Amino acid sequence: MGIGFSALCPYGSVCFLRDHYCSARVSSDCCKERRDPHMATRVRPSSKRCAIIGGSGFLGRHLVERLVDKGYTVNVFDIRQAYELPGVTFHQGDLCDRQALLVALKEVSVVFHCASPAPASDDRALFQRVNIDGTRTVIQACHEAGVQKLILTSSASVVFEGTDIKNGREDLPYAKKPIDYYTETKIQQEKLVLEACSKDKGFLTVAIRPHGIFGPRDPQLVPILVDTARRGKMKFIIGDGSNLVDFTYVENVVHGHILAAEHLKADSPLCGQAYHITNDEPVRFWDFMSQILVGLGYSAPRYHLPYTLVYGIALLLWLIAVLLRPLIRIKPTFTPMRVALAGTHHYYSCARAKKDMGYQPLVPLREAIVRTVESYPHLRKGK
Ligand SMILES: NC(=O)C1=CN([C@@H]2O[C@H](COP(=O)(O)OP(=O)(O)OC[C@H]3O[C@@H](n4cnc5c(N)ncnc54)[C@H](OP(=O)(O)O)[C@@H]3O)[C@@H](O)[C@H]2O)C=CC1
Ligand SMILES: CC(C)=CCC[C@@H](C)[C@H]1CC[C@H]2C3=C(CC[C@]12C)[C@@]1(C)CCC(=O)C[C@@H]1CC3
Repeated sequence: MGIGFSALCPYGSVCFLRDHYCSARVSSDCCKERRDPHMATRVRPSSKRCAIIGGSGFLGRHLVERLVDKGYTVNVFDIRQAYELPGVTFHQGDLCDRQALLVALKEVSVVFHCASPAPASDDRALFQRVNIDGTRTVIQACHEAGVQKLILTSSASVVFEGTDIKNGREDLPYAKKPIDYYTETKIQQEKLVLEACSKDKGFLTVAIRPHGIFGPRDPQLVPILVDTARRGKMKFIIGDGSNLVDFTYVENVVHGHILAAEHLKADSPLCGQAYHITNDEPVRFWDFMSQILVGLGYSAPRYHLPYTLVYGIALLLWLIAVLLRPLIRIKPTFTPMRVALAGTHHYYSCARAKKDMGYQPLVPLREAIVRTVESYPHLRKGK
């Protein structure tokens, strides 16, 4: 077996021959022979060398910061470099470029893949190229670089078709009619990663399915909400306002990813599986939106509109936008997808993550909302 290749330890842990370190039982015979006792104390174990693809993004950056705190050596691979952090090496490039990826994956044993084009984009070719073809390239580069674990950020929406999901488990079938093209490619991406899991090849994979990530520096949820409020369009509640949804604080999502990486072993149930990671506190969609709005000094929506009416109007506006596209580009606020997200139940059980990796959310929803509101002083009313 060559240098840089992993072997499965008979105790079920993964041995990293590259620097003679056993991630779990350092006393096992198989590891003892290969381990240099001096190196083990001086050199950071290879299981703590990771790369975050998409590490400049919202979730990716929070993940990077936590991994650095935990003593990991971190390489970031992203199409842009958004910040600098001591202990982090940045590699700028497109994940569809295998050669560029290989440089960032050198000597790395764990890869987190949390890059994607923004869901709001309507560029289908880009989703296909990055989320599907690019993920194939990521898997191939992991094989070539001798990476042992790949943790994908998928999405709970891979099972959502725009109708109610209550306490949905991971064994729900993938959506036959996903809510948008972004989600369609997230389904393909998740399948590719989970199918690539191979104990024989020493390449283990797992998918994390978060839902409604929010927190400091999120470029989507709070900014879209405030923008809608500032344009006077946040007066209405779609439906009776009782629909429950999961919103997940970014630090809890990060915690789920790291637990997954640390529990992913050849003899663990995580191999090739998907896991919901939520705050485990489903909340009324409109209560959550109202708490953020009121926290930032805006009024909460008050007037109710029937769900089917709003959905119908959104569908009509979307059709008009599609028909007019050759002449003019219109981006309606109320897309059918947004109306479905705002007007239906969609919350998920994270019992599987609790059982298999001991997951518990670290930050409760109330505290998460306070921290989030405080982190956007520039979006307060009047600023
Ligand atoms: N935010 C949410 O509520 C949820 C997110 N997810 C998933 O979590 C992951 C992270 O999401 P989030 O942090 O919100 O997204 P962000 O857009 O903030 O982060 C994604 C990062 O990936 C980069 N990127 C895009 N294309 C490429 C490429 N071809 N090569 C290298 N880097 C690229 C982006 O750069 P650039 O910005 O320049 O495009 C960005 O820095 C995604 O996979 C998303 O699907 C799942 C469920 C919910
Ligand atoms: C739970 C989940 C998957 C959240 C993802 C975030 C976004 C899809 C939401 C962030 C702000 C939301 C929002 C609306 C829809 C869903 C969001 C875009 C509305 C457009 C719904 C209709 C309205 O009345 C206005 C809302 C503004 C905020």
